[in-house]
Amino acid sequence: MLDKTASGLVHGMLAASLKITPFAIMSRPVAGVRRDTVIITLPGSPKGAKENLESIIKLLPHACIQAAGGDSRVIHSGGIKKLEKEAGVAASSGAHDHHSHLYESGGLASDDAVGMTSGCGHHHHGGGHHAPTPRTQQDGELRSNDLTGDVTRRHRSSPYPMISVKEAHKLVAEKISAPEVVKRKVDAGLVGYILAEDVKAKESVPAFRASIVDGYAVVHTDGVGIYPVVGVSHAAPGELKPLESGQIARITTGAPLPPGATAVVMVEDTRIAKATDDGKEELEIEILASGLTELENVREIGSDMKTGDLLLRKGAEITAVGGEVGLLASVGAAEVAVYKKPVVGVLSTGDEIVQHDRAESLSIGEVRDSNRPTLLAAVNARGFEAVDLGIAKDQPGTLEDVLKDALSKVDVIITTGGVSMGEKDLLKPTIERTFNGTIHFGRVAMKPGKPTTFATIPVNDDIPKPIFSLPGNPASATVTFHLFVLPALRQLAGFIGDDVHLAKALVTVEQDLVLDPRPEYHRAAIRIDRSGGLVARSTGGQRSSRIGSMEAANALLCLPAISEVGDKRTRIPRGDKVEALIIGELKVLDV
Ligand SMILES: Nc1ncnc2c1ncn2[C@@H]1O[C@H](COP(=O)(O)OP(=O)(O)O)[C@@H](O)[C@H]1O
Ligand SMILES: [Mg+2]
Repeated sequence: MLDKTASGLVHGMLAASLKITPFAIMSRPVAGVRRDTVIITLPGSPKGAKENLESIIKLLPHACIQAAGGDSRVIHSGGIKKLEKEAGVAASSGAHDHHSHLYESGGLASDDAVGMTSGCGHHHHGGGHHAPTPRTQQDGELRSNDLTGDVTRRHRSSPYPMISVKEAHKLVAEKISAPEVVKRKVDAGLVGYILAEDVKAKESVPAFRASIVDGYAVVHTDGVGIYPVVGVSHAAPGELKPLESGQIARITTGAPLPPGATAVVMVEDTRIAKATDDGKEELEIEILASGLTELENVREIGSDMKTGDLLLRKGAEITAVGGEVGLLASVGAAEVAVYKKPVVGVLSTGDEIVQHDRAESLSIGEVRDSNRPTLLAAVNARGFEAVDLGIAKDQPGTLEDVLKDALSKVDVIITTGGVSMGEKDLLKPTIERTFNGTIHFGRVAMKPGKPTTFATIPVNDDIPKPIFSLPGNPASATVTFHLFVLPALRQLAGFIGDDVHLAKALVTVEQDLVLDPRPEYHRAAIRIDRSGGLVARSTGGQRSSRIGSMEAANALLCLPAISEVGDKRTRIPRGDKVEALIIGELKVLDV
């Protein structure tokens, strides 16, 4: 388009950007003149656009004057205003980089980090198409810092696109592999599994005609009158003498009816007519109940469950309530096919982190490991096997050894710490560069938990293993575990649809809650009030370092970002309702 290029302006912008990041070298700004208009392209990210424009803005009047055919010497003699007006300045922003919208504050640096790593300018996009979902690393780009390089050469802003919680959930759901099927014994250990097969009844329940009450087995057509007691049937296995019309047999609840009996009369509807001389045994009983129907007070064979009936469907959850275990047990199911539950490794990282129960007091800089006990507890309590992977120092070699070992032992790895922008934040580079893993996301627009990272690491011929690298701050680690890791574990365990995610409810907030620029997961204790509604009380200070904000928390209140609410509202007033994700048991409000 340009009649003349203005390479000097390009050099100016590049030089300024290079002071901020070495990746500026990959940038492709364009500047020049068409007719009498100066045209300059700026990166799409606000930060990058500002930095670029600042580097040349002082010279723009000069450029405009020249473009308009003026003499640059006029600048110094006061004619500039008039010429500026005549010249007109056009600056376009973002048109040369389709990724720019993905980078919140990355500026030129992060835009072009993508350009470089995706193959040095080979990336070609048609017609300004803006991809709605963030790019993942499928095209082999490495975004993480090269650990062999100097600290000064590292990213100064995260090269990972900031994505929404929803997008993050979608990526996790996509990248988690299909659940594996295993056989498990039907016993207490079956709780929490999802059935991988339809289970049919192999037997009928009850397997014999059984009495529902204590009383007398009769032939229902016999009617009222006095009858001889010819036998007794207890709830015990054994042969029974057949009953004929005109006879009755004493029977207890759950006991089999003698052959020939067609109903049972409750003991309350009878009277002793004749006993033995010693008074110990009944000889004759008067039946007072009239109009008996066939099978009255009798559970017919298969009336609860018939052989071949569908007992439980594939996909059914074996709950902690026990009903499903009971159902399987009732028809003699000894083993069922279920989806394997993932084994989860939990690793803390950080040179400063020490064993939580170490007796000596802390020296300066040391921090007790609260994340690992927290996450091991949460993983276990949700019914998954947890493997303690200990604490890894912030050294690439150490992290590599620990992760290598973990990959051979567990199905899912959870790490905490080392995912932000610090020079000791080694997780992302180690995952990408040492393990050839794919980082599906490295930043999520949420509070707490912004640096939450999800990746998969290839393992030999096996399916890639998921690794969740959660932020180090204790509240962030715990919130992001519930929000992202738990659904992933459930998906691996065969849960489907909405069952994968935390349950949601509308709750009334008890106090004003101040909104943040990011969507916030505010920790709260929710209770069932007298009218059956749910009320939420904040757990107090929500700083991400404060694990106390999780104490007694059973819900995460989903507070919208300020920008998401209308009317410039900055808080949710007390009494309003918000959505809450349930992470613990509901309690009744004691008032
Ligand atoms: N296991 C842990 N237990 C308690 N605090 C931790 C733990 N790991 C990290 N922290 C603290 O969390 C903060 C952030 O740690 P950092 O390693 O920078 O995490 P990230 O980069 O993932 O946000 C630091 O104050 C750190 O000491
Ligand atoms: Mg750390």
